[in-house]
Amino acid sequence: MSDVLRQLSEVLNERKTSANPEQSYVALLHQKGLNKILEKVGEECTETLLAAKDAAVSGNNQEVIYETADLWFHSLVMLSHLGEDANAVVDELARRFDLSGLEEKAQRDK
Ligand SMILES: N=c1c2ncn([C@@H]3O[C@H](COP(=O)(O)OP(=O)(O)OP(=O)(O)O)[C@@H](O)[C@H]3O)c2ncn1[C@@H]1O[C@H](COP(=O)(O)O)[C@@H](O)[C@H]1O
Repeated sequence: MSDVLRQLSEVLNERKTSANPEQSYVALLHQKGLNKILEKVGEECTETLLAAKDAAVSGNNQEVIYETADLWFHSLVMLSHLGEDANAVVDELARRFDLSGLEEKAQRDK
């Protein structure tokens, strides 16, 4: 896992277990609960899609990178709320190495 994801996962875990919601955005999200976190994930997903459409027209990817970071961040908060972290997702992606997406789909459709 990248150092950034590892460090962020550690911070998110610390914020979930011991931070003050008045001083931490992540702790506040956990306090508000899963529905609020999922609302943010959905919101950031939509903002990412719209930024991608804009980037395709303007040729400027800065906004879509910014929105994707928001989406990844809120997805990691969601995983943390459920007791998982980025490591589980990285492990799943690693498991898929050398497995063609088309082959995997064909196996699924059998
Ligand atoms: N990477 C992030 C990160 N990315 C985005 N955000 C926050 O996510 C929110 C995004 O919400 P929106 O774009 O919808 O903006 P908004 O209008 O403020 O939100 P709403 O009022 O609409 O709910 C903003 O408040 C951003 O600051 C983040 N907040 C925290 N982190 C990381 O998490 C760590 C812990 O943060 P705290 O818990 O706040 O200390 C930080 O040190 C960072 O490393």
